[in-house]
Amino acid sequence: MRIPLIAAGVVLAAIPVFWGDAYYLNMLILIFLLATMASSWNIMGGYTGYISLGQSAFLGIGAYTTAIAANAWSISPLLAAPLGGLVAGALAALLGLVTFRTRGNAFIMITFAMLHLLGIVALNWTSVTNGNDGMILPAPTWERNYALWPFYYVLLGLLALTLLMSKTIAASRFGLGLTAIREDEEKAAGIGVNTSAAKLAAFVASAVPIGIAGGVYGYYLGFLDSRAMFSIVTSIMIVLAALLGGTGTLWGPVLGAFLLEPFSQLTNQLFTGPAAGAWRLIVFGGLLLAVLLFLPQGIIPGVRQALARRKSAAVGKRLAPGDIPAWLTVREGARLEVRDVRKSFGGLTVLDGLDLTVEPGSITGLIGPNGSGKTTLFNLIDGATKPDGGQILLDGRRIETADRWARSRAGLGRTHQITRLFPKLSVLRNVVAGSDGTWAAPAITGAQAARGVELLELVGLSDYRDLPAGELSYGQQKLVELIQILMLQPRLVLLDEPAGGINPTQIEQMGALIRELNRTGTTFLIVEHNMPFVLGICDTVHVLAGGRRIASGTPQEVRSDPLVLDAYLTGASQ
Ligand SMILES: Nc1ncnc2c1ncn2[C@@H]1O[C@H](COP(=O)(O)OP(=O)(O)OP(=O)(O)O)[C@@H](O)[C@H]1O
Repeated sequence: MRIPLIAAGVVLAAIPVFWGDAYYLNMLILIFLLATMASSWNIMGGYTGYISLGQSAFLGIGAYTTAIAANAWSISPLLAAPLGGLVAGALAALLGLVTFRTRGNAFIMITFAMLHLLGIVALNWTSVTNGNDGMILPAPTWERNYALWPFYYVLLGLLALTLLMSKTIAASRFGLGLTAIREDEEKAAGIGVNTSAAKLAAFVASAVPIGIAGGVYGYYLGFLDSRAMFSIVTSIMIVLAALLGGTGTLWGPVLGAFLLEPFSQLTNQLFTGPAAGAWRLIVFGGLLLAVLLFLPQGIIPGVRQALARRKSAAVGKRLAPGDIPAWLTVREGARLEVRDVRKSFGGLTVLDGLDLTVEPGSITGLIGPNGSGKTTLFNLIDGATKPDGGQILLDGRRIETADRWARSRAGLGRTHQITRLFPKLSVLRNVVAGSDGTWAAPAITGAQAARGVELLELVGLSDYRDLPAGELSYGQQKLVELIQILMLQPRLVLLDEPAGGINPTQIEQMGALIRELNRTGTTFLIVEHNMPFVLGICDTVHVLAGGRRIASGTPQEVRSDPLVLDAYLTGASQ
């Protein structure tokens, strides 16, 4: 990849010198601009899965900031452009704080509204922006013959830096966290990814290069018109370029920009007069729909998929739990206390003043008839849902209002009744997605990844490390979800039906793994309907019914408790 890249760089750098046709230089300048914007958008829209329809607002903000600063301080707009990037980044941070409570369509609408709102502000804040009359930037001071060169090289350099940033993010644990958010945000938080901070950083990273580009673009135009600078068509083109080439890939947005910009120039020539803007909106809006419907993956992922030889489905491999790695040894398992916890859904009371304790170093079972609130309790403990009342304490510290990722970082791990992996990410990426380490650390190389591979070897799945997790068998996915949370070295693991839906050999393997991990210190709380499994593995069992704990004791005690037999076991055997 390196040689073609250097060759492309040399060719692009040589174009103004050897082939200075102004029409094509202008075209390339606009392609670099669109590619920079689409690559920046891709960090938020592609990696993180948050589609912003207002990204061109950062272009406008960058352009106006640059123009105001250049005029006020009589400096070159090229020097002022980084300030445009800073202001765009600050605005993104502010907006992120407000908008990240929303997702999907609501996020799209809010970013669209932001664009519209900023356009109105730019138009009406005449004392600063000159409103309808627009703003004039200082004229370039260099030789007319080379008028386009600085814009060409600055935007080419900015594109190269944006791609470098995008590549660095994709290869880092930060980028891995972003793709985990895209696949399943709740789950990402559940394995310790600080989703709020990651999304905020991604939004800022996706705004700064566009802000700088806005400053350069404003200088290139020489004149700022608020309607053009805060245009929805530009936002649509940004999204379209990324989608066309392939979102979430490094080169997709660049390819999209190279295809789309010439087409955009063509429409500029075709549509003139007062209705030109409306026609362009119709054409690009229609194109966006067409790409979403007929080429949702984009060109690069589509070609990659066609070229990839389909690997045969992973077949089951015998789990061989050997020695648990020394780094997983827990000095002291965690203690969990649930005090007077209450939870209702509408009129349905699911937990009605529940008290229970999970002793450190124990394997504690939680059983009860269907619908007795076991999964709801797990959701309250790991922070997926908030209780209506009561307290949850981990090692004596109240956690019932803590952020989900913070609970995970405090030593709490949880698997789900229906396995929740990031199906499109590789098995190894799934395993290391929540591991400890700085954002800058590499995603799938380095110490954490080595630990991930070690755990995959432990459960006999290292051959499948590069396969999308969604292609594993259900039992294998359950094992991957368990080792995924082990990466955080949890001191308390909540397992929701670990033996559900998997074959007897895998149940045996799962049991062996739980016992081994418990022997090295980890506390377990297990919800399970498979009675021989749960009664065979647990030292203490709590029984829920009617929103309360009706019994607790050793498996033998619980098995012969008339209340339990009445509420659960007899019911289950009918
Ligand atoms: N988000 C929700 N909204 C409304 N009702 C809910 C919600 N989550 C759970 N419930 C209801 O709460 C009750 C308890 O559900 P929960 O899944 O906690 O039970 P469970 O003991 O885990 O059941 P199972 O053994 O079948 O998995 C059920 O009646 C369920 O329909």
